[in-house]
Amino acid sequence: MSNTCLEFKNLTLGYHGHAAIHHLSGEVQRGSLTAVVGANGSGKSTLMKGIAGILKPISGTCVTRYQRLAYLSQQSEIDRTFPARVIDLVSLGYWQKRGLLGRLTSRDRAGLSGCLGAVGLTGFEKRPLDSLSGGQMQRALFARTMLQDADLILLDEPFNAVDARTIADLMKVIKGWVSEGRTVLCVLHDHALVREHFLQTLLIARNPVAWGATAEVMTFENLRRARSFQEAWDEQAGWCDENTEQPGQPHVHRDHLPYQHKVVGHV
Ligand SMILES: Nc1ncnc2c1ncn2[C@@H]1O[C@H](COP(=O)(O)OP(=O)(O)OP(=O)(O)O)[C@@H](O)[C@H]1O
Repeated sequence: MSNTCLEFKNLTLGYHGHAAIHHLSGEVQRGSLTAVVGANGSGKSTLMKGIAGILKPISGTCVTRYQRLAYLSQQSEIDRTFPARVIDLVSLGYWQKRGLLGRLTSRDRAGLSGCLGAVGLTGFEKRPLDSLSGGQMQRALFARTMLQDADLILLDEPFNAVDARTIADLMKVIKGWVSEGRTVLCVLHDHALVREHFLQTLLIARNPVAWGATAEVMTFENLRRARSFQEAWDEQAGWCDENTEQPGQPHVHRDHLPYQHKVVGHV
């Protein structure tokens, strides 16, 4: 069986004819832990949505080889005013297994309690979601993700507005997933956290700037390049039209060259 979980082939994703991720090629290995880093608007969430299949490619492909996917979007995209309790949110993790109206077995309930315990939310089962702090809500979302038992896990800025203790606890959960052989991609802004915990990093500024071992990617020069790509981007510029190109000939932009990522290490 191939050890590749995700394969991008000259992938372009975007909205209304504008590319938000451009010319991404490379592979993500099973059981790897990758940080996705870039400035605001550099295309990180767009990439997560493309991998999750929410956004279809404008061109190129994203080949996915996983059984089950768990996608934790940014908290800002989650409606917390919905009248639900922690237990209702977390048990949605069984959705793929039981369906929306399926009854939970006693084993499911034990699994649910175990996951709440693992994220430090024992006793929070009946708390309404709108009464939770940001960190508690994130813990509940991690418990739901745990129940999904996914082999590919996408986390979009899971540590926004979350304190150091919660980050440390949730990092342990992430590392546990990786030690179980699951593949994790995590969008992050905190470079220190990336350097400390993530062996692999993809640095993007709409087009990929660097991808590989974190120590080689998060260099001063690459971060400077990422900033200048981002600053040079013209929001009004149309995205390149693949149809005008010669087959097999990569096109050239004024601000970037197609980037080919080849080597991705293992965790
Ligand atoms: N639904 C949408 N319709 C149109 N443009 C969008 C849409 N979603 C995102 N964009 C644009 O795509 C670009 C990339 O956005 P994206 O959310 O992927 O960036 P990001 O790197 O995740 O940013 P942040 O760090 O701020 O979350 C931005 O210019 C954004 O305005």
